[in-house]
Amino acid sequence: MRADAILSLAALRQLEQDAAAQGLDLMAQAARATADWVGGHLSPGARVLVAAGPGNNGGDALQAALLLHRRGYHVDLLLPAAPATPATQAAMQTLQTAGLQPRATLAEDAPPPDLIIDGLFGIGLARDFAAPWLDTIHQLNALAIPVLALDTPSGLDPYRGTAANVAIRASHTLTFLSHKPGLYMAAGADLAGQVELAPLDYPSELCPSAEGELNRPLALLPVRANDSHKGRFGSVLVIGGERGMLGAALLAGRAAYAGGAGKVHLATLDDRLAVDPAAPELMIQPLEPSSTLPAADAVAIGPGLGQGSAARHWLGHLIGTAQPLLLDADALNLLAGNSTLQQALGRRQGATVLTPHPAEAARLLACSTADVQADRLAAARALAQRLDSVVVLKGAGSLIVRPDGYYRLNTSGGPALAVAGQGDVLSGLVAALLAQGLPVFDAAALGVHLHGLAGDAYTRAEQGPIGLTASATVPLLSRVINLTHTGAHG
Ligand SMILES: NC(=O)C1=CN([C@@H]2O[C@H](COP(=O)(O)OP(=O)(O)OC[C@H]3O[C@@H](n4cnc5c(N)ncnc54)[C@H](OP(=O)(O)O)[C@@H]3O)[C@@H](O)[C@H]2O)[C@@H](O)CC1
Ligand SMILES: Nc1ncnc2c1ncn2[C@@H]1O[C@H](COP(=O)(O)OP(=O)(O)O)[C@@H](O)[C@H]1O
Ligand SMILES: [K+]
Repeated sequence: MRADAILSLAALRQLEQDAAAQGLDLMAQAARATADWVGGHLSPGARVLVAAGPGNNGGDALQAALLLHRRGYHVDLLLPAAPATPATQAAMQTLQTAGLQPRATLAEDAPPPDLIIDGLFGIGLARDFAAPWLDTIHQLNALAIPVLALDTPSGLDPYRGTAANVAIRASHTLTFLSHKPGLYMAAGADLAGQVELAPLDYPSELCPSAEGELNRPLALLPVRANDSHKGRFGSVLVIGGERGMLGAALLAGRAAYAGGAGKVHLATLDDRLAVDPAAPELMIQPLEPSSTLPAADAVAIGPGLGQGSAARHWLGHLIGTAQPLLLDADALNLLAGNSTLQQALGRRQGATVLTPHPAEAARLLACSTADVQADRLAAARALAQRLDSVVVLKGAGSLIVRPDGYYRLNTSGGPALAVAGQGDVLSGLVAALLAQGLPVFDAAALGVHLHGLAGDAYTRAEQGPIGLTASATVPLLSRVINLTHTGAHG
């Protein structure tokens, strides 16, 4: 299996069963990986508090506790409830034989540990917490000590990224067998800390097919020949820029140049700007009912578009063409209220990518933003299938989803990007990659990845995420593209 693959929960459960049927002890492997992780971070003699739950997540933790005890760590055991699975019960008996006695509650006078291992609950979490778990998790979080969560922070749904009524806040998560999307998105982006995968060993014929993968695209743009000219790199047309929202179209246009497009045209509903003084290479024309649109290899419609009748007209027109097309912002809002446009989009021949943020996705799905965030993958898949388009559901842990449901989960970027205009920048960048001939899923995935890298570059350079503007992101895009742009000669 590819290292970045994501197995569905059902596939993971099946793999667990098939491995058990072959006599493989995956729990012992998970425990060894845990003890090895601790060995890589703390020396023997360090104090480790191992918190174990009633199920197999607790089993992982208890077996790891035994290994750590044998390797010379000072292990304290917290076991708020009796072990419920045979593996967990067996592990507890062995620990007691080795002289380790568990406590049901945290001792107030206990010396503070160097590390907490959270083996309370994993993929079997089934409901909100009541006593004693509620208090235990609050108390563990209050210790403010580094936490290694096993498989997932207890209380976090590792597939949806939603938290129960309380959840462990981990500094690190060691997840088993396969990556899990909820560790990177929604609440998971803050609860899981640094995530590492322990893939564990099992025969390759047991490996189920992946439902998606982490979005870590290799360089996909060809290296540019010395004998290049602008016609090789495609032209982008951005449509938007209603009165008061011209900036959105300008940002998309500038980002399209930063993304490597050879030529960028803007057709704007506000006719008052003939030139962008900060980017005079943008070719700007007003959009009138009789306008002939400039030829383009990819079109982005939506940034600052508004929802008037002219906007609706041009959206309908473009959906009827076969050009690679990106719909963002008000193009998505217009689509949400218009089933004729939606049906036309479903029948479209050309490549289409939609880039909704959660509120725009909610309008398209006629549900609430909270509903979208409660199951981001299901929402993005429903849209991609219904509208036969690649969908980028933006926000922490952006999802790039194909109509058949396969997805990439983005892990770059962060709160530096949570500022007005970043969606416009992303639109222009993805349009530039489409115009350079990348297939639509690759263009969307690479654009999201690079946009995130630009945010990360800012956060590193400024030692924090505050203050990045959308326009200041544009030059960072060129830098990260040139850094990753090492593909074959084209
Ligand atoms: N997949 C694999 O191949 C591998 C899996 N491995 C490990 O196993 C983990 C999955 O183990 P698991 O299935 O036993 O589930 P787990 O997360 O321990 O919880 C279930 C227990 O919790 C209980 N319970 C649930 N919610 C509750 C609540 N709110 N409040 C209170 N109780 C609650 C539930 O009881 P019930 O709902 O029946 O009352 C049950 O007793 C997985 O994350 C990984 O760490 C590894 O060994 C490597 C191989
Ligand atoms: N916390 C975050 N982590 C990662 N990416 C983020 C975060 N917040 C915002 N972004 C990214 O920034 C962009 C914001 O887009 P959008 O909400 O459409 O902004 P606007 O409408 O102001 O242009 C998206 O690409 C989104 O994924
Ligand atoms: K856990």
